[in-house]
Amino acid sequence: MHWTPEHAQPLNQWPEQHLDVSSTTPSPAHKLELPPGSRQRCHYAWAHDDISALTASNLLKRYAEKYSGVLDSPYERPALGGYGDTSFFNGTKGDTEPWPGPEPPYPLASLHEGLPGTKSGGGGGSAGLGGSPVLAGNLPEPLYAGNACGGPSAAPDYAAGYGGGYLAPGYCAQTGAALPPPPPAALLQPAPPPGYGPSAPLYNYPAGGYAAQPGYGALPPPAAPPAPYLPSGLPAPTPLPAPPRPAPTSYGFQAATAGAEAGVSLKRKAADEGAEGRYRKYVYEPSKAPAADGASYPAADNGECRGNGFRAKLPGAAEEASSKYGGGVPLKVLGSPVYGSQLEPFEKLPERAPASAPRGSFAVLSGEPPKGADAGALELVTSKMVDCGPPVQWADVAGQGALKAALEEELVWPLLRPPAYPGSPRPPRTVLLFGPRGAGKALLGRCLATQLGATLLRLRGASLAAQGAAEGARLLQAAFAAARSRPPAVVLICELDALLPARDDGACAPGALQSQLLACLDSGCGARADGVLVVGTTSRPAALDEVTRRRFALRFYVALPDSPARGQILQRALAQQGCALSERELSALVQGTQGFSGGELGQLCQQAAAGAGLPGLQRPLSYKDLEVALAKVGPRVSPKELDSFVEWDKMYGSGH
Ligand SMILES: Nc1ncnc2c1ncn2[C@@H]1O[C@H](COP(=O)(O)OP(=O)(O)OP(=O)(O)O)[C@@H](O)[C@H]1O
Ligand SMILES: [Mg+2]
Repeated sequence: MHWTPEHAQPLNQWPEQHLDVSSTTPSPAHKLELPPGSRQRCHYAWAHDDISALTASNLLKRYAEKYSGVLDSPYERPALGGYGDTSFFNGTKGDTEPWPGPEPPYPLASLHEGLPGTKSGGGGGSAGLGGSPVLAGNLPEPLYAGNACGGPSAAPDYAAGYGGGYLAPGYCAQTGAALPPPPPAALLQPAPPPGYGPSAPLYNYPAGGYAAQPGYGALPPPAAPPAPYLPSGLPAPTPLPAPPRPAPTSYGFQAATAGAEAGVSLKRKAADEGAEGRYRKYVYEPSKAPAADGASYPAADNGECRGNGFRAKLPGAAEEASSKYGGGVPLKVLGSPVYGSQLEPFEKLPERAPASAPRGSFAVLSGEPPKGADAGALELVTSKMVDCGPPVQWADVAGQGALKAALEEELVWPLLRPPAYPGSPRPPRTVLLFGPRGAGKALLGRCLATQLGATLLRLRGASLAAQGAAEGARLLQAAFAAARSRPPAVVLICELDALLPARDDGACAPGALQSQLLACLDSGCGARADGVLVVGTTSRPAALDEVTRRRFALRFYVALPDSPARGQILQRALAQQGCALSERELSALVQGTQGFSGGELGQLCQQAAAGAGLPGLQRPLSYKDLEVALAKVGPRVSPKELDSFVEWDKMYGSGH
């Protein structure tokens, strides 16, 4: 087969055709092609599309070099196992096991070797910038004059507009006979605009430079074209007017594409939460007051953009809370309600305020009486299971920075944000938090409810199991029915493993409770139940069978608090007791409580107070009291168990 320019052109232009480096906003199609490892982050391509001019030029250079190298070097196929988890579009995530089978590298020889007349050796091929069809056009002519062929290549025969840069030097070994005669230059190069000389290139720059592109505001305008580009004696073309910048209207996808700059600033605003910076909110802070409406927590941000059935905070709720419980109020120990019905501040499910903004599918479901649920069980659920505890902000959870960021990015944002385009993947609606007892799993579940502005229904696996399978299943069903009828709602199921039949008994068939749980997960988080998020927690993840495990689209490890987090938890708990340790004492205590969970740290402080006879004794707790308590309260989880959590996380966790 003889080589013709028709063959060469597609090969050489391939990078240009397949790598649109001029656009930094991926199309929906591109988003879907992202490797599954990027998971839900593919929803946020818009949040990363603002790149600086330097980054853009570096990218351009990098890809130009990379794709020009494709022509010379054998293609190394990325290992499939290199990709992360399988996708969990539509709310279900596959297993994380790597794909079986070896990965034979593709033994592709250099493309040049397969072409007749290929010249091997130094200077041949398209390696380096000279071979890059993207950059070649920017290189000075002399670079091409003496190429590997040692003589004038075919390129100079073609018009400058056809571009020697599009022909790799390796191809010029074709004999003249094999090549068709080059088309006349007039056909390849469009006629220059009137008044422009024959030496003018294809691209003419406006005298004033291009108007600043939206999204690249910091870039200086391109330098005025050099003299040869403008024929002397001609008036310079009128500079292009700057495109109108749309006023910021929403955080929507459209804003990001239509007016990049407006979109970018809004995106930043959404991510940074004003001037404080995005991660400011993860700093441990005093707990806040309950929301005005009791059952539903105020959402964490002011965004009005709500989709997927979750809503913004009620107007004024946060303001009221912060003004009422501002700086002067003493710190209060934030804790999950103690398990046991007698201590939990249960209240009847209050009437929810009507949604001020349209909520998509929520609007249809909201207020509908639950169907198919037992009236008595519903009464029980609404009176016993609705958690009316104080709202929990990200800052109320000490440490766990990476986990909090992952929860926010992969769960909260997708749920709050309307779908980017019709047919967008559904955000996950099930998350499993696993880790040692007292590590803060339930606390994080409550925090999620706060962030989503959702009603929190809190169930405890062990309590349901204690009611008997039939009664437990009835309650479970009623809880999900209540959640569906009062969206947005978070169903927090603690001690999830208690709902499953004990594996030690050799049971492999799901019990009545587990069957009900699976059915509820399917109906409660299915395609028609948009406003319900299920948070399962367990300290025995290995007890979950595969069927149950797979129902949870996200699985996050909640580790024990590290030293700084322990210090924060201790400080807050001790402040509640009126105890202020010196820095040295606190750091000694932090060292002495290695392996303690947040719950155990709370117990330690309570034990110290009890040992000192407080609160009857009117003196603050001292370091000595804490030392005495340390002899009685210790970490319950063993290093071996911690290892098993890490192992399980590696196998089935979503990572963060
Ligand atoms: N990171 C943390 N920051 C602040 N408080 C914490 C943290 N972790 C745990 N706590 C406190 O420890 C106590 C126990 O937390 P929580 O009930 O969330 O633990 P858990 O992981 O759900 O435990 P279990 O497995 O026993 O259900 C709560 O009072 C909680 O506020
Ligand atoms: Mg818990």
